[in-house]
Amino acid sequence: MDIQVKTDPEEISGLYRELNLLPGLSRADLGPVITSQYGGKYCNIYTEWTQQDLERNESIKFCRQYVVFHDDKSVVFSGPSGNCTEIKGELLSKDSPSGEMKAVVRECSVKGDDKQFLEVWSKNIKAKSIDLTALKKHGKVYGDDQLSCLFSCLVWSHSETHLLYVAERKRPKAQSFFQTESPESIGHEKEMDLKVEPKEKTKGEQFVFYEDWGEALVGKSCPVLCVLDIEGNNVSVLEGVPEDISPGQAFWAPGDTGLVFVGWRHEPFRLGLKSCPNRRSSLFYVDLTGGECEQLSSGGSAVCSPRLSPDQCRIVYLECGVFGPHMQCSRLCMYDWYTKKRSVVVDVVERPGEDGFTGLYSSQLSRHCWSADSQRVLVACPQRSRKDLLVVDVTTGRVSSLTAKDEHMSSWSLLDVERDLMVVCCSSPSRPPSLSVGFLPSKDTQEDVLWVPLEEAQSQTDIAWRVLTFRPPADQDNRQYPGLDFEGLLIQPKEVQEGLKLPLVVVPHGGPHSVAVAQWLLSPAVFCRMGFAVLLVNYRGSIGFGQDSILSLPGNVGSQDVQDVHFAVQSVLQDGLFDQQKVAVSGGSHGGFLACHLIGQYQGFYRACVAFNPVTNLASMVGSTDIPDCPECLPDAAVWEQMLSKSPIKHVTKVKTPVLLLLGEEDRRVPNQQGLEFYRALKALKVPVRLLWYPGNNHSLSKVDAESDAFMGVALWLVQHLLG
Ligand SMILES: CC(=O)N[C@@H](C)C(=O)N[C@@H](C)C(=O)O
Repeated sequence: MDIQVKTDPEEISGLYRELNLLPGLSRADLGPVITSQYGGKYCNIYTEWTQQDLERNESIKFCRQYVVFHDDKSVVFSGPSGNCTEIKGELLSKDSPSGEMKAVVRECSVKGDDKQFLEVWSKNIKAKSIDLTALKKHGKVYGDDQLSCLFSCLVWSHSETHLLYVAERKRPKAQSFFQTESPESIGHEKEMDLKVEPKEKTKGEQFVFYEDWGEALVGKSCPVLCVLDIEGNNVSVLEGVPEDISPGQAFWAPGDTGLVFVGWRHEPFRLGLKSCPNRRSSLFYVDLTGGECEQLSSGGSAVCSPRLSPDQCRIVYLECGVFGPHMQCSRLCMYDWYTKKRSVVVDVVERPGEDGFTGLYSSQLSRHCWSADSQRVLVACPQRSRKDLLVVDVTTGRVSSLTAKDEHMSSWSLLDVERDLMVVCCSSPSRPPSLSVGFLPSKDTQEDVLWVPLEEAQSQTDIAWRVLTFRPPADQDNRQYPGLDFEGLLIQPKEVQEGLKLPLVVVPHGGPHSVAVAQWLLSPAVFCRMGFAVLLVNYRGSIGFGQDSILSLPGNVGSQDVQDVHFAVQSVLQDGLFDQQKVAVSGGSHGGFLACHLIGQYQGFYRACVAFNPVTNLASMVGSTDIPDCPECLPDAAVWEQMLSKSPIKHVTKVKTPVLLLLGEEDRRVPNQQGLEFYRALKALKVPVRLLWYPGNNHSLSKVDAESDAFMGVALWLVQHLLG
């Protein structure tokens, strides 16, 4: 019997449009507690959401406020306190700790010139608007994009008199040896108050190459810490940070005596930071009076997300190994501000034990993560194929879950916590993101959190999903790391006509040290509504399953991960619910590497293949990616031979499956030459291949027109080759 998959492009784009309307939550900030004249307590929650406006071809940001009445232990009443407002031009914004003021870094165009302003709002007045561009103290301010966890910040001092942010270092004006300066231009510069001293103009430096921090951080090369003295209207660029360090994630030390920050080392050269929290970095303190800089954490590791406790006595931060897998199991470490002692609160979990805790896998703690008593820390992170909200007792190191009993088996993120009131976002493959609040139970109780939703979750009742566990067959067990299992998420239409066998789209994730958690995922949801089943595979090497699983993969890419994905597919097909003749594979980056491998190693099994910015030849990629992680990166024929032998291009002559390639013109992570190399090989072999090329897009192919076009391109490719 033929299946009733939706094949009409208009109907498919209609489904995409419908589900694409569901916004994502990007931020929630709890305001201070206010006591009303009748003694009732309440606080405001400021939230920011993102949504794609397909008509305007723009990703938009809007805010909505909520109010929560409570008695310090439970929520009495909560709800929205107004409608949504679109936010435009705000690069960063932050309320002061007392809630009295708000700081905004705004980008706008003045008489055709792009400018950045630092604004301070007080009550209903814009009290300051400082033209940072005109001041010329530094380059562009680092913004709060998806990579905010890396460098950027906008932080009020405890005294609320100063603001801290990160910007690109001002570069000296470069000049050619052959450029003669006319007296008029010198006069003009003076007039424009450019304040460029002759000695600042360096000759012969015009075309010097500046390393940057790679994919999605293009042009971000030398960040500097900047401080605005609000009263004095004075911006200063902080001295004292070592020259060979890029500072970020900064905050004010207790008593505002100095700044604490993460510093990433430049030597021997900068490597891409996005998705790579394993870059050598340490925690530093720079004293604001003497300018002295002190290293607080060990020198041989990678750290991130330092967070000061409410009693201002301790800092927790995440730490992991340098080099090796890009994402690993982290340690939760603590630095005591007064004794200057460092300790490990939660160590790396090699193999999960009886309690089910699989370790911490996070490159970003929530901005606030401490309990009010400064005794516990909240961490949201993958635990196998779910993102769980964990609470860690910093004295005992004991870890427990606040969300393990969730009947929907959703994935949870912590957006803010203040005086034990938590704001969380939860979602699952059948529930789009929704916002809830709840109080963290006190330390010695076993009580469960009572979560109160702030918005009704719009469940997609026609989508069913489950987590499957796979145990590799004996001949595919890893000798060094034996007995590891892995998982998959199977998402499918809830109602299936009797006797109907669904087509199956297999999706291995990228990374490879990443994970597909049971959260809201737009494309699988639309595919499901179209009538496809989708299998997301967390092969061995995925994060969330223990450090051993991660370590089992390096050296075995192209075999262990490929076999795991294929084994998962065969196991799922055994149930007889899916059509064996209608199986497709789709993946991006390392997921694209796996897709291209699978069609070569299992000739003809997969009837359609989709690869977004795939890695196709490790040997040719090593010289062009922003993450050439091999220690010295010097030519070595034996290493290149190994890389080639583990690459999909090695198997390309066996490929019969039609391939759709989607490439970003500006991808620094997996340069598009990788996809082009595969494309040309397939063309030469006369295998059907189509290439979609997205100018202005990097590795994530996330510009609105690219993402929507890519979705339609993939959907129609699957329809053509699975159902045609
Ligand atoms: C570390 C990293 O970025 N690796 C790429 C090859 C990759 O697979 N990226 C994943 C995370 C992606 O989905 O982009």
